[in-house]
Amino acid sequence: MIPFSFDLLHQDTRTQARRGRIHTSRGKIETPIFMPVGTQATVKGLLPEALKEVGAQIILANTYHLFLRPGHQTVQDLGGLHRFMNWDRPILTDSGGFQVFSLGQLRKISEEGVLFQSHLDGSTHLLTPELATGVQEALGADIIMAFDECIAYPSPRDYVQRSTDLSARWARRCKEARREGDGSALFGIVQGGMFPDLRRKSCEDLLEIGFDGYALGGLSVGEEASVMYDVMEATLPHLPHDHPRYVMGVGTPENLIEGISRGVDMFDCVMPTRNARNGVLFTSFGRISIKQARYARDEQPVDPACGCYVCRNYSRAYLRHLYQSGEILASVLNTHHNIHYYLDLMASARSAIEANSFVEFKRDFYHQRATH
Ligand SMILES: Cc1cccc2c(=O)nc(N)[nH]c12
Ligand SMILES: [Zn+2]
Repeated sequence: MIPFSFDLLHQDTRTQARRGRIHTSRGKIETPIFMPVGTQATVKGLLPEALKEVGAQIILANTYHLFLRPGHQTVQDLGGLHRFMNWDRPILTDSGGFQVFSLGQLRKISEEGVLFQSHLDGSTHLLTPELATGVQEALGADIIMAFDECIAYPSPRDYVQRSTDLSARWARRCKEARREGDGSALFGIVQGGMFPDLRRKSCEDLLEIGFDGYALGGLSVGEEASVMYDVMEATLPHLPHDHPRYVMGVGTPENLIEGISRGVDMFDCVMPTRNARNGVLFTSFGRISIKQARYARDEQPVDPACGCYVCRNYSRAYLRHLYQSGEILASVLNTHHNIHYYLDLMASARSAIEANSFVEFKRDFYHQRATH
């Protein structure tokens, strides 16, 4: 069993961008990395083979959803999540807190945990740090997340302070609830809203407990991008350089480039998959909405600069036809291209950091968008 570890391979000399490598018992993860979201044990529309073809090194699954359906015990009894979904590379699971707030019928937050009603059948459940940890270990995830409250934005300072302190107590309970030697890693989640001093306090509290990696939570909750970047700048310097930094739920391609330049290693977001199903495709020159009439007879690929299977074999006209016709293949091909775009952007960023040319990479990234 290879224990979890992180190697900092190269620090850019002109920005905070860094090139790293995470070692897990199921394989290495080259950072900076984007993690496709596979909420219910599938990245919607993509076969595991397609995920590997586009370069996915790690995917996300979700405690809240899998706890409610099919149930973590069922998944464990069937050999765990990797066997269940035929994915033999690393999996990261979120702890469920965020999804209770965004999906479940929240009933009550207490020191003990969160009482909520299932969005599926209205059944009542109490999700605690201990249960959230146990569910993730039962699923067999390689990286598991502490149970936290993702604070809504905006929130009054005293609420942010009380909630952040509660999440720190919950984080300690998660670490204490850990099963010995199961080879997975536990990440703490920094809260603190948009208050730099509360963010710093949250970092200090989590560092005292000690985690394998540190996530920034409470972002991509409706704040302006400039506010998100300010919070990154106020928080990242207080996290150890020799541990991975993960910003949860972020973001657009621009957000990823800006996050990398501030020292972020890991990202996840439903943007490429959800937008694909709505016909919005990411390209090196910005986004295109494939349903627009202008593409009806356009025989070009989505992005002439993209080397993915979709761009090598299908025209915009065909993708527009599939979308307009409500065909299943529309979601499959659009998702394939969007995930390839995100992962290829990360691979290019990693190469630029290695070559100490991330500043030029970032400049070209924006230039391509401005001149199209
Ligand atoms: C998925 C996600 C997005 C955005 C924020 C958060 C957060 O604060 N905490 C958790 N556990 N997950 C989050
Ligand atoms: Zn493509």
